[in-house]
Amino acid sequence: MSAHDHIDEIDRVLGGDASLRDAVVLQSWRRCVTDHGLDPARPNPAYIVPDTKLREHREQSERLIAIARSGLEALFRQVAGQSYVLLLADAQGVTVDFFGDPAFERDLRQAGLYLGSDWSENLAGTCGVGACIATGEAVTIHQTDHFDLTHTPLSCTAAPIFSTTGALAAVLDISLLRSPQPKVSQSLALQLVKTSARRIELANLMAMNRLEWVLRFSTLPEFLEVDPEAAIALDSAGCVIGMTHAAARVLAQAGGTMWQRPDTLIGQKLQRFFDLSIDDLPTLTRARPAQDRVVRLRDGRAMFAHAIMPQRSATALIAARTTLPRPLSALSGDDAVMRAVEKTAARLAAGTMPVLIRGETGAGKQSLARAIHDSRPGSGPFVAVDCAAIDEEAVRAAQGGTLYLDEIADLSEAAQARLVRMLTDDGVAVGAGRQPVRLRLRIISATSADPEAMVSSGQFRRDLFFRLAGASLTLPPLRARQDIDWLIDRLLRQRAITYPHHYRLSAAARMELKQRPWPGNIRELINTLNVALAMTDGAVIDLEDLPPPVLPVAGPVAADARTMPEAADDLETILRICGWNVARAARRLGVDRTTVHRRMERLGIHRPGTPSSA
Ligand SMILES: Nc1ncnc2c1ncn2[C@@H]1O[C@H](COP(=O)(O)OP(=O)(O)OP(=O)(O)O)[C@@H](O)[C@H]1O
Repeated sequence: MSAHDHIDEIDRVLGGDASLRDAVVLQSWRRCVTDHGLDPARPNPAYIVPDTKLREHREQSERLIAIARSGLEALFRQVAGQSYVLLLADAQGVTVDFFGDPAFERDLRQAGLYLGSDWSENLAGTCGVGACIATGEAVTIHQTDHFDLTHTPLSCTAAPIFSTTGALAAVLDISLLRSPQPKVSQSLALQLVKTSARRIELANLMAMNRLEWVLRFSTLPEFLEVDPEAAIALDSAGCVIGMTHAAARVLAQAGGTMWQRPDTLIGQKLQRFFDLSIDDLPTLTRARPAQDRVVRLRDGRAMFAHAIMPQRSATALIAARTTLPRPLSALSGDDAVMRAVEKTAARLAAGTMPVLIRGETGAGKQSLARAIHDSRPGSGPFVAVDCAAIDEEAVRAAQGGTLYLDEIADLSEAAQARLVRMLTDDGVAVGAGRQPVRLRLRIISATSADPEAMVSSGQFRRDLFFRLAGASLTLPPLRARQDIDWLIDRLLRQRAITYPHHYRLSAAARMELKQRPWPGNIRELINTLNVALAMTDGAVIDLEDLPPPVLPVAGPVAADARTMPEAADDLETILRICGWNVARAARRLGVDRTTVHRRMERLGIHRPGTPSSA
């Protein structure tokens, strides 16, 4: 269709001629002329908002972007290789998230299929996003359905995403730069985009109501658990506190005409819509087969239901932990292994028995030692010594308190002998001619090595080992912890003090972090978050802000100097993971400490904060 024909058609239709186009298109054309004062003869190029404005829009939608991300990624995978572009626009029509083939970036930007493009109807004319915002319905605006000639090559299919209280929150759009002529070619795209929007709403409802009852529905029992059609959240009194858009429709229909506006559904009792009360929900959990969980709506229809219990509430979690001293209970979120470690540690904290803490590098051994020490009021000094450089002065400083021996596998033969002497009869003497002082202190030692094997091979003194390992605690590696979400959020909260925002992770970034092997454990997680905070533009840390994982999980590699990293970056990374502790890095690499020192010198690597000798 030529430009002239397009303008002519709009004029004729607005003049009252009949048209085969969808009613939604004709209504939008009318709004473009009468409400927005647009002229089809004057095309406008796609408008991309300035970066500062885009940042504002993204910040306002950050929670939704984070939740929508995984839905968008799944949808993008479904349409991979078919030249579709995905846009997430906010309720004002500004594109706040975008998935497209970078190979066509210039074309996409020019067409407005890009981050920051403004698709509000008053600017862009009839378009997928604009018509979806105006009607609250899913639409396809195909080729010459577009009002503005700039956009007539495009085919755009959009579906609305509603907040849990029924307000339009965003629009999910799937577009093509070039498409087959028949509009029906986009029916599958319309189904896909509606399904994705429904799933994003569901994910949002679930994320916002972890501590509440959620009731999910489906007309087919087979899909109830895997892909429910609708869901509502209920407070403990059985009142509706949130819903997906499909659920708003179900409730409105069940309750009759008086509930047509979704926001009026909020606060209503479950019984108004169902032959059901909050007390019946425990009978609708997974404990019974889906086909037996039939619920009846007030309008006579029946659906299958799945009730999800409130996750253990924060108060219940706190109550379960009040028996633990605060320094210990603060070490973990909801992880059963950590809880067991904390419980044993709490019992040990009261006495003075030596404790050996085992765990991978960065797993929190020193933090646990400190928490044991702090759990005993008036417990004197806490002195941490690096076993690679232990001296009498440090040991003496711990008198009356706790001596923390960091990495006992690093104790030289001479240091092991000295330590045995100190811990048996003589005590410790500092300075020539001084009388030895008998030690009154508690020893907590730590190792990431296998001390029993070192004892067997004669590298570690048996008598010393048994003096240090009175009791033993083993910390799980980060990759095995169930509370990594809690830990990430805690670390981000701690960083909110020094950074301008309260940072959040996008769903994709969080998923990525949860899948990493974390050979450097919590220390590596902290480093990763610090880099991500430095990289991110807004308050949401996204996948691309994360530095790549540093190393695969591995124990100490073969004692072969050829495994030493030859690149400065690699060695520096290992040193960073090991907290710039050369002995630890050497052990990780299976080489001698002097080899690491030599290689650092050759590659010009210096611990941050130490002056370079150059
Ligand atoms: N529960 C926790 N919450 C937040 N940060 C933690 C926690 N446990 C440890 N950390 C932090 O993780 C980092 C590593 O912890 P820590 O030094 O205790 O590990 P480690 O096992 O002693 O390490 P290494 O074996 O390398 O000496 C530190 O910055 C510490 O503050």
